[in-house]
Amino acid sequence: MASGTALLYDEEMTRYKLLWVDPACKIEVPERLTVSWEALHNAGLSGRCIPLPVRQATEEEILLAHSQEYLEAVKKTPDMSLEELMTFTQQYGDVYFHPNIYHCAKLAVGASLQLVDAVMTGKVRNGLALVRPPGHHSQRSEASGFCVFNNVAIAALYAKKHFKIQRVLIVDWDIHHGQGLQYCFEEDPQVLYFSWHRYEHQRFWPNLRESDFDSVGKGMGAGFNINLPWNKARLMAPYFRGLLEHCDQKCLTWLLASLQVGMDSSDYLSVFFHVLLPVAYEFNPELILVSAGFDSAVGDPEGHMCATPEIFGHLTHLLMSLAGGRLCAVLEGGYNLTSLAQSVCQTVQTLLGDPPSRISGLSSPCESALESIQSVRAAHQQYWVCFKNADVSLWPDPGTKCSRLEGDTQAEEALKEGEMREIVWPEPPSRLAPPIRTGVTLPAGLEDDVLTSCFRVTGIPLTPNQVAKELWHPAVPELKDEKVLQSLGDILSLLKEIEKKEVRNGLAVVPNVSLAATFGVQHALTSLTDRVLLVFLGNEAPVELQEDGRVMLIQLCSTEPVETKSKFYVPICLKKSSSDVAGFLHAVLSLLLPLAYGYDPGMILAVMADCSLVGAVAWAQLIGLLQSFAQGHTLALIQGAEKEIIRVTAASLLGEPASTLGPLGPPLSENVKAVEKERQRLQTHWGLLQTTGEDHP
Ligand SMILES: COCC(O)(O)CCCCCNCCCN
Ligand SMILES: [Zn+2]
Repeated sequence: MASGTALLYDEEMTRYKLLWVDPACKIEVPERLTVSWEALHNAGLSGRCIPLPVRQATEEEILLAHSQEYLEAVKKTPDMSLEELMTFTQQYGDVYFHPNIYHCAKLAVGASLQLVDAVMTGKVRNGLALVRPPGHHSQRSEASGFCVFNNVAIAALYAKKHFKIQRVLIVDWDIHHGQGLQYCFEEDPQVLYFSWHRYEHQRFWPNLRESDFDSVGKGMGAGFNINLPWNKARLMAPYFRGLLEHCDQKCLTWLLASLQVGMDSSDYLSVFFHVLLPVAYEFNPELILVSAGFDSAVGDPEGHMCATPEIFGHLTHLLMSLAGGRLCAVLEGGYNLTSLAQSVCQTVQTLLGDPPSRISGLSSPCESALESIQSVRAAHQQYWVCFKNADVSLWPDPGTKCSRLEGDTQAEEALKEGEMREIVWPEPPSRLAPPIRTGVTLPAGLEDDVLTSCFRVTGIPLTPNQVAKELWHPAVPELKDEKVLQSLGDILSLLKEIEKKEVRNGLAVVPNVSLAATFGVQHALTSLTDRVLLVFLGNEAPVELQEDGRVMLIQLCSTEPVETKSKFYVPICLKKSSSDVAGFLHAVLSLLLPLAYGYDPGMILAVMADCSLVGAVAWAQLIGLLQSFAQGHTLALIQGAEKEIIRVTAASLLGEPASTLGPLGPPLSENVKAVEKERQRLQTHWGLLQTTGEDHP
């Protein structure tokens, strides 16, 4: 299994810049790369990566995505005078040329291809290419939006050609629509292009009608192009023109807050849960390319978004469960040098396997994000079975021009200037990983290569009275059983190792998993955290829940659903769950993840009581995804010594990407209905469950 994170950077790519005055291009500066590189160095992250040499792309490689005439034209730019460069630039939009930009553009493509080679040959697991000029706007015969060659488009075509892969997922989280990628792959069913972008009903650059959600791809490529437009229209400045002249800094701040076009982490995560991840799992990609633009982070002069840099640690983590972890991230935009550097570090730290930081204060997606989510799911319902039963009574049909009042640019500029002065955000919390990743307590005889890389923990001897005291109720007869008592001692010592920050996560094989779960929850609440998420696969409810919110129980079972009003008890009853992998995944993506992010637990207990409920691979996927939470503090409890389950659980806790679920059939509709029913019940309490706007027809 490949391991290691590649980092590609060459300071040669800092040696071009804007040589004349052009307000549209002044933000694309060489310092974007130097601050990112320095931040990775200062955080000790570049030293943990595998440095790969950058190379120049060959003409043949560039011609994979660009025309000969365009290449010939760009080849002439190194010998051009300043005037000739300015004239040459005029034919394109929002881009500039420089005598050295052709050289750098070849290095940017070459770096991306080096990364694809290293990942596809298993030299590394994943990686990031820190490049400029960026790529996702450039087209077959046209430079655009600071881009000369389309790095990620060429990388996808190269991967298909040289590694014979047939399913590449491109995730473009840059705040601008990568129209160059859309045009390149809109008829290609082998490349699924997903982009979210500021759109504001076509008022935002590049102002294209085809950037809207109804561009789903063409011909054979129908369904393989997913546009998620952000339309939170800026309240029009004219209303505030009068105010602007008289308001002081304080009121300007208030005013700006009310003008937020900015999406936040709740919006981003909702799109992952309810749009991108369901399709991505169904598509079952062999490789993930990320057009990693960080102008979608807070503070960016282009994006004006509110999501703080740690969100990229989560977005990256959520993608790492796909394609066997084969993920190549290539830098696109990002113009606030502080948030860019922080976002790059968050991304690399997750690629290296460090636990994502806890994200508190998540709420529900904003109304306009919900509209976009619903519109995209409706537009793609016919192409993806994961949306089959989605509630998608289509909202305003695409292209309706909302009552757009022309922005008053002078006032908007004033606001923008003011806005940029105001934005500050907290440093991302540190993500220290304990020295040992996975502790295990196993019955003897369960030797296995994976388990040897775990740290064996010896249990703490416990008397029945000690346990009864901990469980706050009289000793139950089971405690007479020596094995049960010993397993509780095992759990106690694992939790203590986690509490001492010696160990990140743990695995225990136990004879009585319900008692073990109860004991684990109680101990975690007394010494580790005030919120425990218990994910329980099995039919008997393990713990009686107090409604105080200190435990959230998500129980996957196969028997009839129990009626409950509790917002902390979520019974998910799936029929034939071991064969209905798609149904299980639907439950995980549209219920479990939104709940867990909303709940923000300090500890996760993942309990496999009944190995027949889901297969080993689905369970491993779940264990991988659960490590998004609680700084990776997961305690997995397994009943019975199902060797395969134990091995895949340990591998996943060790950070091995779970193997892919393979092509998914349609989920059992009765399972989708059961999940939808729970989602509807809970979505007012837990906003990340929402997929549609309120009270629309
Ligand atoms: C792959 O390039 C990365 C990018 O998407 O960030 C490029 C954005 C070009 C934005 C052009 N309009 C600038 C208007 C000035 N306010
Ligand atoms: Zn951008």
